[in-house]
Amino acid sequence: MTSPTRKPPAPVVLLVYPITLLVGSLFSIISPTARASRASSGTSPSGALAPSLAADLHISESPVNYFARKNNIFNVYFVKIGWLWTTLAFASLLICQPAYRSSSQQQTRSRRILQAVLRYAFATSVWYLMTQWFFGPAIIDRGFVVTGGKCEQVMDKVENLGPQASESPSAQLETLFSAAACKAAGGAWAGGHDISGHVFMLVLATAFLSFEAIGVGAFAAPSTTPQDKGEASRTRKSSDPASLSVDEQSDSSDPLRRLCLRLVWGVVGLGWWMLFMTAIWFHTWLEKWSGLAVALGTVYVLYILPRTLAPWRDVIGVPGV
Ligand SMILES: CCCCCCCC/C=C\CCCCCCCC(=O)SCCNC(=O)CCNC(=O)[C@H](O)C(C)(C)COP(=O)(O)O
Ligand SMILES: Nc1ncnc2c1ncn2[C@@H]1O[C@H](COP(=O)(O)O)[C@@H](OP(=O)(O)O)[C@H]1O
Repeated sequence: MTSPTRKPPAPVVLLVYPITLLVGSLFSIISPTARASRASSGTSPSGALAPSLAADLHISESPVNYFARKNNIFNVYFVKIGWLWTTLAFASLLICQPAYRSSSQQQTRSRRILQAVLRYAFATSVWYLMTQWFFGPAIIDRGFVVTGGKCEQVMDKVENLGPQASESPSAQLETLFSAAACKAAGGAWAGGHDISGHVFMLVLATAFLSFEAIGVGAFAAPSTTPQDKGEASRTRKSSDPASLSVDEQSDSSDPLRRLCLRLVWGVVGLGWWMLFMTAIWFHTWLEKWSGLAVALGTVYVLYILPRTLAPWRDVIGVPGV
């Protein structure tokens, strides 16, 4: 098996996420604009430390800063369909990168592709269960209800309507237990711990794409040190004839490869920026940190744990190896 010429990223790179949240949250306290926004939305700075109505009340309609609006173009067309962008960027890696496209033996290539798809399926399943569906409302919504949250105005309505309500009981339950249905029914999703779906998804998506892109890039990178060059030429003389093509095919002048990498790093860059905006303009500290913790836990299982746990590594693989 051909091994990567560079090491995979050290876990310490993940510190970029808590640092982003910390800087964003501090900025939201220090900046006069952000403080004014909080004041006008009825949330005191101290409120930022405790579960509150923050996500619903925050400045969505008062455009103090463009990125503080929920309907800003990047939120609507990028974050709100963020997993679609993640899927496209990941697919482009599979299609364009030599590690998956043209290198090595057929068997090695098939294994790499299968394991990459498995990592994607794992990340997608966690995203899906956390934010979209968990045998009914998503885990984030269930967590919110369990911690005392409810759909406030709609609760009153349902209680008043009683048995003559036009909606089916299951539709009423959906309204009461899911954030999206609550907001669509004109209610306020308030009172519990509302893990930030934005923080969770943006951290998971950007870390997933970064580890995948750096992994396949490391595999394909031309050697730089004399020692590496010696290794590389030995590899070329090795018994794996197909590995000959790796460095040739990984030529950084390959326009398709560069285009795909630009898409991936574009999604990662914009994802990081939107994470920073969420850290400044939305949610309480605790809600941001819990979104971060769930995402980093998933990243740990996907990319850090396989480095020390061989049986798991055999199943899920390591990008580009
Ligand atoms: C033990 C049982 C296991 C069952 C496992 C089921 C797992 C199912 C796995 C996959 C399901 C198929 C999904 C495939 C998706 C592939 C293509 C796409 O990505 S289409 C999706 C496009 N939609 C999005 O990207 C939505 C992204 N947005 C969000 O998740 C949310 O808006 C938010 C979290 C960013 C914010 O939440 P909000 O409440 O503030 O809107
Ligand atoms: N960076 C960002 N830009 C715009 N809106 C954001 C945002 N981060 C969070 N929000 C909004 O804040 C609310 C809570 O987000 P979340 O729980 O996913 O972190 C959501 O409102 P809506 O649900 O009304 O769209 C979401 O759209």
